[in-house]
Amino acid sequence: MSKPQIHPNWDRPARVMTDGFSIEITAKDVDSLREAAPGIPEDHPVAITFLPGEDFAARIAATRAVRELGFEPMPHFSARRIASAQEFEDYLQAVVDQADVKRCFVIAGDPTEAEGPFDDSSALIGSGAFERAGITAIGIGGHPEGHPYMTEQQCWQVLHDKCAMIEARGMAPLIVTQFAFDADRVLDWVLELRRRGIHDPVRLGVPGPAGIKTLMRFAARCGVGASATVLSKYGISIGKLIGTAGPDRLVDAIAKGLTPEHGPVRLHFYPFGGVPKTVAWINEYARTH
Ligand SMILES: NC(=O)C1=CN([C@@H]2O[C@H](COP(=O)(O)OP(=O)(O)OC[C@H]3O[C@@H](n4cnc5c(N)ncnc54)[C@H](O)[C@@H]3O)[C@@H](O)[C@H]2O)C=CC1
Ligand SMILES: Nc1nc(=O)c2c([nH]1)NC[C@@H]1CN(c3ccc(C(=O)N[C@@H](CCC(=O)O)C(=O)O)cc3)CN21
Repeated sequence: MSKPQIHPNWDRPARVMTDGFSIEITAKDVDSLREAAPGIPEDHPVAITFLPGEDFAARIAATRAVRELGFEPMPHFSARRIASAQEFEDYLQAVVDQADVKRCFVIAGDPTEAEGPFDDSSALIGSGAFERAGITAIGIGGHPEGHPYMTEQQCWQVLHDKCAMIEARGMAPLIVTQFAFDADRVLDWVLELRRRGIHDPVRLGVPGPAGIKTLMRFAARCGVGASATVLSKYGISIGKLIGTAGPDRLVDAIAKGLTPEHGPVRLHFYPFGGVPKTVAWINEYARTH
């Protein structure tokens, strides 16, 4: 059985590190996605987050907009934030029916207790709902900086089990990592992943250009390392926390550090400073590299 396609360009080596990128939007970002759309090549994956305070109608509308603009929608499903099996399957069916969704991304989510019957990502995958709905690829989270509630060994085991489970259900696994500021940390993690026999495609999470205060706020909220040493590698000086910072050095370091041993790798952008700014940055990077 041939593996379902993850991305039209995935088999072709990237000419520049940003080639074949994906990006994510929140349900509130439809207008800014529309504004940025001319700068995003067709078919590129656009993920739609599953945040508290959004409603399903807004998430569905955003997913529909991604498809209508010519991109590949990838809605997120946050296991711990889903109230019931009915709610899960209704949302899944709606995005399949209305936006021809083929790929989904599953993540536990930050609540310390599940709001419904799904305690973790595996519970969503194991329900069988995705393949029944015709989904061909499932994204899962990778955590190069570890997890607050799991040992390193457990992290690898969980990742391995989720990939195996997705594949056993006839779908293609894709790993999307938490954003990070430290290229070495992330590249070492990918090598370890390969050493452990996981050869599925990986998208490395990269923050888009944003105000430094905004970046720090998201780092704190998401448990992402932002020590003075790491920030200085990224190009942020601890003595000067005003202004904005882009991922130029991070992406350069990833591009420079990647080897054939890292296997298939692309970037995934978290546009904390807005979708148009991130897309402009990506196009400028591609133009100058
Ligand atoms: N704040 C931080 O430092 C970080 C937090 N996380 C959180 O961990 C979650 C991991 O998601 P997946 O990779 O999809 O894991 P997963 O859904 O495959 O779950 C793996 C294991 O971790 C447990 N777990 C997951 N989220 C938890 C939470 N919020 N509190 C207590 N235990 C939890 C699950 O019950 C399960 O045993 C993310 O949704 C994120 O909320 C992950 C990395 C860093
Ligand atoms: N552990 C963890 N939890 C998350 O929720 C999470 C991650 N990691 N990693 C990155 C993604 C991206 N996420 C987000 C979350 C919020 C907005 C956002 O735009 N929120 C507000 C603005 C809040 C602010 O600026 O502080 C909004 O208007 O919705 C965007 C991406 C959440 N994500």
